[in-house]
Amino acid sequence: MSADKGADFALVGVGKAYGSVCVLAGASATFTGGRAHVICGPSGAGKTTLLRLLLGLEAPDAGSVARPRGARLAATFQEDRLCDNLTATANVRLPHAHLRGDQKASFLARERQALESVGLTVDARPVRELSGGQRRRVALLRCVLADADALFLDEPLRGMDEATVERTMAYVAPLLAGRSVFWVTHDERERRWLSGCEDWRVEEGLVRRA
Ligand SMILES: Nc1ncnc2c1ncn2[C@@H]1O[C@H](COP(=O)(O)OP(=O)(O)OP(=O)(O)O)[C@@H](O)[C@H]1O
Repeated sequence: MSADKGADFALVGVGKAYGSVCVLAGASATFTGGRAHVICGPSGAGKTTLLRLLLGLEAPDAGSVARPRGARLAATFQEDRLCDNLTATANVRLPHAHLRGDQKASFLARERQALESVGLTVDARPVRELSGGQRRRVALLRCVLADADALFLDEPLRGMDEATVERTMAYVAPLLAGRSVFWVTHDERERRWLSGCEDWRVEEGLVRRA
C-alpha cells in the first residue's frame, strides 16, 4: 500500500446547497488519516452530505474536497442497500467476487465467523426475510470486511438493541483500528467503541471539532 492511501481527508472552504437549502457554507476541516472520526449534529444539519462529499458522490458548489490518492473506500448508507434476493453471505462477499482458490476459501471462512460473531445464522434465506437489525449487521459486515482503507458509516448501529450492539461491536471495533473511519451517529456513547477517535459536529453550515 502506498503511504498516500492513509493520508488525511480535508474540506477547504466547502459550500453545498440543494436548491434554496444551504447545507455547508465555507466548511473547512482536516480529518487525520488512519483515525476514527465520530460525526454528530442535529438532524438535517448535513452529516450525510458531508459523507457523500468525502466519498466523492457529491461535488461541492464551492471550495474543494481532498481525499488520499488511490485510497479504497467502503460505505454503509442510512438505507442498507443490500441485494434483497441474495443471502447474507452472498451480500457480504459481493466486494470479493474476484477471489479464487485459497484466498476465496479463506475469505469464506472469515465471513462465516464474522456472521456468527455478530449473532447472524448462515442460512439460505434471502436478506429480504431478515429483520431491520439483522439487515443492518449484514450491511455493516459487508463494509468492514471490504478491503478498504477508509470506511464511511452512516448510523451503522441503528435498529439494534443494546446487547446486539455490544456483541456486534466486540467483533467490529478491532477491524476499524488503523483505518480512516467516518462514523455518523446521534448516540455519542458509540464513541467508546472507536478508540482514539476525533469528535466532530456538523452544525450551522460548518464542520467543527467537538
Ligand atoms: N438530494 C437532496 N436533494 C435535496 N435536498 C437534500 C438532498 N440531500 C439532502 N438534502 C437536504 O440537505 C439537508 C442536510 O441533509 P443530510 O441528510 O445531510 O442531513 P443529516 O445531518 O445527515 O440528517 P439526519 O441526522 O436526519 O440523517 C437537509 O435539509 C436535507 O433535506
